Amino acid sequence: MSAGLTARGLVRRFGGIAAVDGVDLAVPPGRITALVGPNGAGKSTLFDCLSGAARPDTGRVLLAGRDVTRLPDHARAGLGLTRTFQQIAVFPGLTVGQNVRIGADPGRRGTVRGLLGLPAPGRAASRAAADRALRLFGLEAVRDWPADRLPTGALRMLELARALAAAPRVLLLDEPAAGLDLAQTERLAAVLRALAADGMALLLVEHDVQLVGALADAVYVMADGRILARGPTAAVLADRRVRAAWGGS
Ligand SMILES: Nc1ncnc2c1ncn2[C@@H]1O[C@H](COP(=O)(O)OP(=O)(O)OP(=O)(O)O)[C@@H](O)[C@H]1O
Repeated sequence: MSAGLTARGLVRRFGGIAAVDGVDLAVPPGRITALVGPNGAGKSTLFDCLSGAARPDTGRVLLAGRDVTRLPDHARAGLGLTRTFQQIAVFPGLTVGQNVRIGADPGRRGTVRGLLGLPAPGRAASRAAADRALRLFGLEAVRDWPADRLPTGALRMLELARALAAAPRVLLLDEPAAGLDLAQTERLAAVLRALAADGMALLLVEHDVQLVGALADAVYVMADGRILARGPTAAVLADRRVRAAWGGS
């Protein structure tokens, strides 16, 4: 049984277009894996298939060796899979702290655990997870602010903190550095490295080639729905063909 997240032969079509066209991918624990490629390559659609927001037409998604292909996103979340989105969405009437607590809320995560007979994490554990996430992303000073008053970079940090508060085993990050300044990007990189060192499986879609080079252990390059290249980061990024297809900044 393989830990982390695995995709086998995923296909997702929109009309005549195969946005994801036979993708095999492994997101192992303790590693940072990057998914790169030009606009329209199919990265977000692949993320949707992995997270459960979309069903693949064919292929399978395995979470810690278990077939979750037919489980919806909230059920996969209950099994330890969390994702963030390119478009940041916060609950506007709530504070920063309340938004992060929602990520840690056992009520939102308990359903599948309950079905499987696993104990739901207690409120105290959830609060501790939320506090830790706020601290990691430097949001303690603004925890009582209305979330919708945060500037873009801090909003992105909030979304990451909320994802982390769910204590996922697998974390999918869709352009996590978009809108971050240099200091925030460095903070993000340090947190992601620490999470991987702690055993989490991380997959990120990222356009910033320098960040991918500094952060990722392995890279998948996607174009026209297919995986064009894969392998250790240095080898993949050194491939001129890859850089040309990627168009990364
Ligand atoms: N809901 C949809 N209906 C029809 N076509 C779609 C839909 N979602 C995506 N597509 C098409 O699928 C292809 C892949 O899109 P996708 O958004 O997954 O790419 P991407 O690599 O994430 O791009 P970007 O980097 O711009 O976010 C594109 O041709 C897109 O137009």
